Amino acid sequence: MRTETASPDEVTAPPPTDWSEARTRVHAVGLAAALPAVERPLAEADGHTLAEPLTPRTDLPAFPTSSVDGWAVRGTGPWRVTGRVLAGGVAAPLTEDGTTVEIATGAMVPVGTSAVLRVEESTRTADGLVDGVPRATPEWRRPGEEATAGEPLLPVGTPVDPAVIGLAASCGHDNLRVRRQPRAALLVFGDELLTEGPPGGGRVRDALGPAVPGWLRRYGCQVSPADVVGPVADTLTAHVAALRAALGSVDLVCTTGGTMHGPVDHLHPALAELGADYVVNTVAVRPGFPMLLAQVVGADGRARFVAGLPGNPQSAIVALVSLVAPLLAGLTGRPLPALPHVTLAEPIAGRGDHTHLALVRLDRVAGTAHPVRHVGSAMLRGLSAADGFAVIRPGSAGVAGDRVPVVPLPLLPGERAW
Ligand SMILES: Nc1nc2c(c(=O)[nH]1)N[C@H]1C(S)=C(S)[C@@H](COP(=O)(O)OP(=O)(O)OC[C@H]3O[C@@H](n4cnc5c(N)ncnc54)[C@H](O)[C@@H]3O)O[C@H]1N2
Ligand code: MOO
Repeated sequence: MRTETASPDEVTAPPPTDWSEARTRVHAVGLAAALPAVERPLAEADGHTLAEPLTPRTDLPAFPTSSVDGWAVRGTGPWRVTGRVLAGGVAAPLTEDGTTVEIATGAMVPVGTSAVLRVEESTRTADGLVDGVPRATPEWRRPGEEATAGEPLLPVGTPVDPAVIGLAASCGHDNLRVRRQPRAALLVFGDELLTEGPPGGGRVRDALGPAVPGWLRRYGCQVSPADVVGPVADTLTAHVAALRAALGSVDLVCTTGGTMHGPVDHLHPALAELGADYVVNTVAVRPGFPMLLAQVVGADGRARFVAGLPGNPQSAIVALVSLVAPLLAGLTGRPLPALPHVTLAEPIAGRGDHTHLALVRLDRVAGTAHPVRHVGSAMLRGLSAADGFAVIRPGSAGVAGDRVPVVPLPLLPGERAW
């Protein structure tokens, strides 16, 4: 891994990192700093990541289980009824041929059962015996049919979703060992930013303070309202103080603006003052080029991260999907997200030796990507109509019909469903 210490005059900057390499490097650095494993009750485990493989505590099912309502019979019929077993009960063995117990779906099949006869396929003789022909295929689930005790079912790094939680419960777990969820703060830089009312008179609305926490939460981060701070005054002292305070309580501090070297761009000098090391300092991608990721090792020896998102609002989101998403995957012990591929419906220009991340709308039925309009780096209109960014590799242009990777926005089901 290449790291350099921030220097106050970074105007002669190092060469930008290739976009794909930046993703891979940031993910690897995140994995190396993976958050500690903690126990969470199942009811609180949604959205976490497994820190140990999921294994059943018993065979699944744990006992032979009837899959129908009917009769557990022994030997050939007709059968004399000796009792009944319901789901949740412990069945007494069937010890004599020609006997049966009434059995409910989900009930334990008694030892000695030779077949289970469905109730609707059974008849009663005049003297009260049960008669019928059991199906040839077993009507009960064998122990271990789904899984055997201790069998690894899901690996470390699996995101915990309701399906995983349900499986864990059926495996007999009360708690799951998961990675602690990352905590993030957001510092908004820029004296020109208004936090209410219409823009004008040289000032624009802060569009990132209200939006970035929602994106971070969709990536599985915890962001408390108190950790969204800004606009932070455009002085080096205020930047250093804000960064220091935030780094004291979270794993990742995202900043917006001030990544360049303008008269009031203080991020690089502030990182130098904090003794931060760059993981990535500028990326060969358009838009979003001045994005950065730096790490600061705390007194406890644990790395905390600063993601510098450029001030241009769309560029800030490019930095989120390019650097912050892989970092968070690493910190939670998840693999680097694989990029799905789609077919371009229309041409998309290349950006020379930079990767071009171009906002696209996906047609999920056709599997095609359509460029959206209003995609200037200072604009957010295109983003609000897009599903993600098509990746146009350096030195290439997108031609209609090309298969290209897409970096999805972390949208929830139902969003963009119009
Ligand atoms: N001499 C050069 N100047 C710039 C270059 C360059 O290569 N050479 N690159 C441009 C690119 S690309 C970007 S991206 C921006 C990044 O600049 P900063 O990260 O330092 O951001 P600022 O200067 O603070 O702001 C840029 C722009 O974005 C607006 N902004 C900032 N924060 C917000 C916010 N929270 N909500 C809405 N809009 C925001 C700000 O008002 C500026 O218009 O640098 C270029 N310059
Ligand atoms: O990289 Mo800037 O982000 O092109 O606007």
